[in-house]
Amino acid sequence: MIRPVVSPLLEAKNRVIIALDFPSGPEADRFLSHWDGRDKPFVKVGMQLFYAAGPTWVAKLVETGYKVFLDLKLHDIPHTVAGAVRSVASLGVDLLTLHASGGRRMMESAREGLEAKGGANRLQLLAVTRLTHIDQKVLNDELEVPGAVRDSVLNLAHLAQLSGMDGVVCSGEEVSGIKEKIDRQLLTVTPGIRLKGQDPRDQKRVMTPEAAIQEGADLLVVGRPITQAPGPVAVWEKMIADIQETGRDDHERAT
Ligand SMILES: O=c1ccn([C@@H]2O[C@H](COP(=O)(O)O)[C@@H](O)[C@H]2O)c(=O)[nH]1
Repeated sequence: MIRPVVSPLLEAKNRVIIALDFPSGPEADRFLSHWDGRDKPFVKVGMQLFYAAGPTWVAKLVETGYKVFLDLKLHDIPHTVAGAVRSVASLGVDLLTLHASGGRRMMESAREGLEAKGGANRLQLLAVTRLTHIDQKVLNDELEVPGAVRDSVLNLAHLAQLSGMDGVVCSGEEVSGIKEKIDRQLLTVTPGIRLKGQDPRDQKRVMTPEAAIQEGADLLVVGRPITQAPGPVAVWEKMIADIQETGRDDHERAT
């Protein structure tokens, strides 16, 4: 059966999440002022900005109407992660990451921590599978994990699904496998996005926005291709227009 999923997160304008990798709150504010008078973009606050600007700055971003993905990549013992999730839930953000490699009990504790805050909380939990700078050689030779990157990502995504996560972070290369083999309803959030011909820099598993959407990615995370562009709003608008053109904006998923 094909069931349309109606979620504000999956409207075209929310499917490009801008990674605000800036060293301070004022620098992030200055960047966001490019959007004055326009729809607010969905933004991601990672470790660099969170450690510099703090939870109060993040809560202010939420209060002023931004959708916020807090990318803290939690990875600790279950009790500590559950406590961290409870603290984050108070900020009103939309998405939070933790590492799937923390294991099933850690992810289940995160879910329990969130439920202890009450069902009305809109926070969705995402498990990071294999970071997008990890390639085949690093996985096998440095991390000493045997097998293909894709299989490792699929295994971690399956563990995340069994542990009650709302979605996973993976590269565009693994999205279709996750949708086909694990669960179409699992939200796939995809960094490692580069425009055609752009230098991937430290990223290894990269894809263009169009290709990632065609693979079935729900949300794209884009940092430097937007934040370091001379005209960031124009790049963001073009990505959204391209997503609308693919015709997947209303996001029908087979169940
Ligand atoms: O596997 C992952 C998980 C998270 N990220 C984050 O996404 C952005 C990507 O930034 P770019 O400048 O577009 O490379 C960044 O904040 C990462 O921390 C990721 O890249 N890969």
